[in-house]
Amino acid sequence: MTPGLKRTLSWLHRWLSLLLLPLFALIIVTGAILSFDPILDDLRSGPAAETPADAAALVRLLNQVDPGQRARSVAVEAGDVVLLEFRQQSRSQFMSFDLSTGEALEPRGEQGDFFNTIKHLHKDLLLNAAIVVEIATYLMVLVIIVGPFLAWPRLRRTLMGWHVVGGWVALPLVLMVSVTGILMSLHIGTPQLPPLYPEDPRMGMAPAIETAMATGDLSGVREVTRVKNSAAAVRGVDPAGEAVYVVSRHGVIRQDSFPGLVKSLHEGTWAGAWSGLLNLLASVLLMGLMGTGLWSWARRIRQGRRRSGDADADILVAHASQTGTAARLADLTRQALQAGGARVMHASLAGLTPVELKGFRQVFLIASTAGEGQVPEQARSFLKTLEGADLAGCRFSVLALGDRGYTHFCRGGEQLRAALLAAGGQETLPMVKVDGDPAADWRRWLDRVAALLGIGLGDVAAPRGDLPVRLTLRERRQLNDPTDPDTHEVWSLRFESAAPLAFRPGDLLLVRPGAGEPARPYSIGSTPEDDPRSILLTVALVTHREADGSQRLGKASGLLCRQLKEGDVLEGQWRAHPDFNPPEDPERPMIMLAAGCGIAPFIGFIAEQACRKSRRPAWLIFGNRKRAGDFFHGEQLEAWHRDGYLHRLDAVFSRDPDGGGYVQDRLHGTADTLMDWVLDRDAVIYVCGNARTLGEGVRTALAQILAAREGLTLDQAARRLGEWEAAGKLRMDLID
Ligand SMILES: Cc1cc2nc3c(=O)[nH]c(=O)nc-3n(C[C@H](O)[C@H](O)[C@H](O)COP(=O)(O)O)c2cc1C
Repeated sequence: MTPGLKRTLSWLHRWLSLLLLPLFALIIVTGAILSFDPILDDLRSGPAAETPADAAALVRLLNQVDPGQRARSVAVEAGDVVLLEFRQQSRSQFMSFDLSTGEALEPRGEQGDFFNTIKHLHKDLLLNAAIVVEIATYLMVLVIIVGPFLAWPRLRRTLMGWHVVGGWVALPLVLMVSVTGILMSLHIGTPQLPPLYPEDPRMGMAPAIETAMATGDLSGVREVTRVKNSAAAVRGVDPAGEAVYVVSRHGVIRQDSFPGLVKSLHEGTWAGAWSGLLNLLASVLLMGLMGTGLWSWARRIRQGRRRSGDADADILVAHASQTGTAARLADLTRQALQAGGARVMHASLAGLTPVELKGFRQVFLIASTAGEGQVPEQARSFLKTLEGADLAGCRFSVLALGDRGYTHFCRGGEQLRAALLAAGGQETLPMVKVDGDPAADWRRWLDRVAALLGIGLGDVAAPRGDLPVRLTLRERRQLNDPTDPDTHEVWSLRFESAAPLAFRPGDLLLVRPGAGEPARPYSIGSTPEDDPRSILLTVALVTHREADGSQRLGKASGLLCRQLKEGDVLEGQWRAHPDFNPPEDPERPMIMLAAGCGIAPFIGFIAEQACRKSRRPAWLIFGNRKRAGDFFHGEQLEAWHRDGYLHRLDAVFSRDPDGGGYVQDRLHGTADTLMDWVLDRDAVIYVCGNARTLGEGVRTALAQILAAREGLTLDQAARRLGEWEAAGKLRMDLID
C-alpha cells in the first residue's frame, strides 16, 4: 500500500470514528441491549416440538382460547404445549395452553415496552430518523473495514496492541451485525411478502393457518408470527416437506424456508440464546474498539500538548535552550509574571509554529547560543519555518544568552531576532545580551518586561546558577582500542568531589580550560545514589587540523584526556540539566539513543536504575564503529542487561561487517516495537551524540517511522516531534 493511501485510510478511520462517536455509541449500546431479547426469549420458551402440531387441532385451540384473534405469535413446544403472545398497548403477555385439552398452563410472564423503545432508538433514534442510522451504519462499516488495512495483528500488551488484535479478531462478528443492518435497511434478504394494503385489518393466527391448509395442504404447524400487522408467516410441514406460508388477505406465498436469514443474523435469533450472546459479544467488542481507539488517540494528543501556564494566556514566554539555562529562566519568568497578575504560557520553540506567536499580545523569547554561533538544536526547525512566515503585528522581545569566550557572541538570539523582524514582527524592548551567568541581567530584564506589561512583581525567585565544584581526578581509563586507528580516542574519567553533591545523572560538569576561555559542558554519567562524591565523565579527545597540517588538541578535552594526571585537582562548575535527567515518573519507560561518547549520561541513567533496583523498562541503542575497538562501557552495559536493569540493549557498529549499521538503521529495524514503547507506553526518548550525524539521522528516522505508523506526512510527523520535544517526550543533548 502506498503511504499516501495508508494516510488517507488512517485519516478516515480516525476522524469518522471520532466525529460519529456519539451516534456509533448509541447504535452499539442499544444493539447490545437488544441482544438480550433473544436471550430472554429463549429463557422464557420451552424446548421446540420435534414434530409439528396438527394444523386442524391448533386452529381449534386458537379459536377456543383466542376467539378475538388477538394473538401476535404462536409457538409449538415439546409436550403439546402452545405458547401465545398477546400485545396490550406496548406490553407483551405470554400464555401457554395444552394442545390436546385446551387447558391454560402457567402464564410465562410479561415483557414491557422497554425493548420496543430501545428498538426504535436503535432503528430511528426515536425521531423517525432511520436514514441517519442508515448512513451512520454505512460509515461504521467503512471504519471497520479500513481498520485491518492499517496494521497487522501482533500480540502486544499495549492499548493499541489490544485495539489492533481486537479489531482483527472481531472483524467477522462486527461485520456480520453491521452489514446485516445495512441489508435490512435496503430490504435485501428479508422475506418476500404477498400484496398488503395499509387499510387491511389485522391478520389472525387461526385464519392464517386455515388459508395455508387450504392453499397448500399444510398439515402440521411449528410457529406462526404476524408480519406487518396484516399478514402472517406460518411455518410447518406440507406434503412437500418443511415450508413457510406467508399469508395476507390478497395472496399466499409459499417458501421452502423462511428467508429471514439477514434479519435473524442481525437480531441474533437464528440460534436462540446463543446467537443473542454472540450479538452481545459483537457489541461489547465494538465498544471496546471504540474505547481503546479513543483513549489512545487522546493520550497521543496529551503527549504532545504539555505546556505550562494559563490556558487563556495572552503572554507567551518561549525558550530556545541547549543545556537548560534558558528553559529554566523562561519558567521563572512565567512564574514571576503570573505572580504579578498576568496570564502567561511558557513553551519551548520546538513545539511552536510561527503563526501561533501571533495569538499572543506579547512574546518574550529567551534564547541561548550553541555550537559555533548557532541557535540551539531544538529551535532550528522553528527558525527555518520563520522564513517566509508573516508575523506582522507580532510584538516580541529577546533575551539572548551567550558567552563572550566564543567567537559569535549571542549569535543564536541575534538570528532569531533578525528572522522575527524580517517576518514583520515588532520589537517592543531592545534585545539584551547576557555574558556567562545570566542571573543579574535576567532580573533587570524582567523588571523592564514587567514595566512594559504594566504589572508589579512581588518576590522573584533567584535562578539557580552553576555551582562551583572542586574535583580530584582518581582514575582515567582509555575506552577505545589505541591500536585501532579507525576508532576515536575516548576516555573514562572518575573524579572525586571534596563535598558530597546532590546531582542527577545527565547533569553537566562545566570545564573551563583557562581564564577567559569558554566553559565546555560534559555530561555526568554517575549517580549520587551510588556515591555522592563520584563524578564520571566519558570524554572524546577533540582534534583540529591547522592550516599548516599540524594537529591541535581541543582545549578542554585535551586538558581532561591528556594533561590532567591522577590526583590533580580540577575546578569546575556543576550545572543542573533537568531536561536531560531520567524521567521523574519512576515507572515511565525510557529509550536511550547514543552514538560514540554520547553514551556518557546514559551510564549514569542505568547506574541509577541498578542502585534503585528499578525495573523501569529501559532500552539503549548504542552505535559506534567497531565492537572490538569502541564498544564503550560494553561489559558494564551487558552486565546491567543480564541483571535486568537494562531491558533491551542494541549495539550497532558501522564498520563491522554485519555490524547493524547506524543507530537510525536500528530504529527502522525495530520500528514497530519502538512505536509501541513511544506511543502506547509513553516512553521518553533521549538522544545524545553528534548533532549533525546522530541528531539529524535520528530525527529523520523518527519522522519517517512516525509518519508510516500514524499515517502522517513527513512534515506533520516532524511537527509532532517538535511537540514531543516541547513536552519533554523527546529530549536531545547534542554536540555540534
Ligand atoms: C557547546 C557550546 C557552544 C556554545 N557556543 C556559543 C557561541 O557560539 N556563542 C555564544 O555567545 N555562546 C555560546 N555558548 C554559551 C551558551 O550560549 C551559554 O552558556 C548559555 O547560557 C547556555 O544556555 P542554555 O543552557 O539554555 O543552552 C555555547 C555553549 C556551549 C555549551
